[in-house]
Amino acid sequence: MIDEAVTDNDAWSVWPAPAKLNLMLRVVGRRADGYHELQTVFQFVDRCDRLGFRVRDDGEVRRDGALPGVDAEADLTVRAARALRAATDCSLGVDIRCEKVLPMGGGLGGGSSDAATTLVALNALWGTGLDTEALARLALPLGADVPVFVRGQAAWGEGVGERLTPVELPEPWFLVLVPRCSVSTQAVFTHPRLTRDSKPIKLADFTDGDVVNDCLPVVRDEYPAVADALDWLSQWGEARLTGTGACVFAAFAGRDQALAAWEQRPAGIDGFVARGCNRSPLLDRLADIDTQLSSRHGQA
Ligand SMILES: C[C@](O)(CO)[C@H](O)COP(=O)(O)OP(=O)(O)OC[C@H]1O[C@@H](n2ccc(N)nc2=O)[C@H](O)[C@@H]1O
Ligand SMILES: Nc1ncnc2c1ncn2[C@@H]1O[C@H](COP(=O)(O)OP(=O)(O)OP(=O)(O)O)[C@@H](O)[C@H]1O
Repeated sequence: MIDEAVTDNDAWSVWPAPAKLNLMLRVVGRRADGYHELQTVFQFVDRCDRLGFRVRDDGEVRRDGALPGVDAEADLTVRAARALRAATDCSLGVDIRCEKVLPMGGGLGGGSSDAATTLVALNALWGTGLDTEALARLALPLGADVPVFVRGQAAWGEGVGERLTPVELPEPWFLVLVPRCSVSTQAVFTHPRLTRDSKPIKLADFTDGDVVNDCLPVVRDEYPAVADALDWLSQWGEARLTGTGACVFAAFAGRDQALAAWEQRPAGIDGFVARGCNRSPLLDRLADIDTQLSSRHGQA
């Protein structure tokens, strides 16, 4: 968490970086480079990190404030800004603030979303003019989950998550529990007992109710806090793991029902209630900025 709150003003432009949920996840193969071929369904929720950007004239890319456990040079926002600068020969720089709301290592894709928001926001603020395809190409080397956040549409994902087909899904309310443990994505994908040869399914199988997450058995065995959260949540409906965890979630017909369940939580568990969104809040912010920029150009 940074010291100063991120607020929109003349100098700082503030953008959302939403979480994602994997509504199902099958591991259907392993590539020669060790990465795993997946089938997954991504949907966003309206719970977001908040990023602030202040354009600099001197070409420097700087993180403003600290992010515990993440050096500035390793920060995905800084790496994303540098990747965009290099790809476009842009001479501008930026100060970046991140107000962290999403837990790190929780399977909500917060770091990936921060990277995607940085690419999309700076492409607008720097005026580098890349289209979505070009931004998604820049996104993938930053992380397997970054392209879906750049595209900003709920999607059926294949490959390592880069082959994306937009989908329209119901948008329920979710209760998301955040067990107090961090799960390493790499540790799950290298676990000897991980199922790596699931039979591929079709989107229709998912909509008919096939919502298996192949990482679940391994994560349940290795992380008792995740198992406890799943067991408690199961009383309200189908309790699922997002990505490789640690977060788990269940869908509710309305906000009130999700909040009622949340109020009965056992002591010592974190979590939140959020709405599922097929369109990322990032795209709404981009539309606002595009309107502002075109009205400024219209006035000039
Ligand atoms: C599990 C998911 O969250 C599902 O959306 C993603 O596939 C993970 O995406 P991510 O966190 O952006 O993952 P990356 O940062 O690219 O990879 C972290 C590590 O997980 C392993 N990894 C990741 C994705 C994948 N399809 N196969 C893998 O084997 C690799 O060892 C990699 O070193
Ligand atoms: N801006 C950032 N925010 C969060 N994590 C970052 C950031 N930059 C780098 N990282 C690193 O990325 C790791 C993964 O963070 P992230 O929040 O995306 O995990 P996750 O929710 O488990 O994601 P996934 O579902 O993609 O596995 C963190 O543990 C951290 O070391």
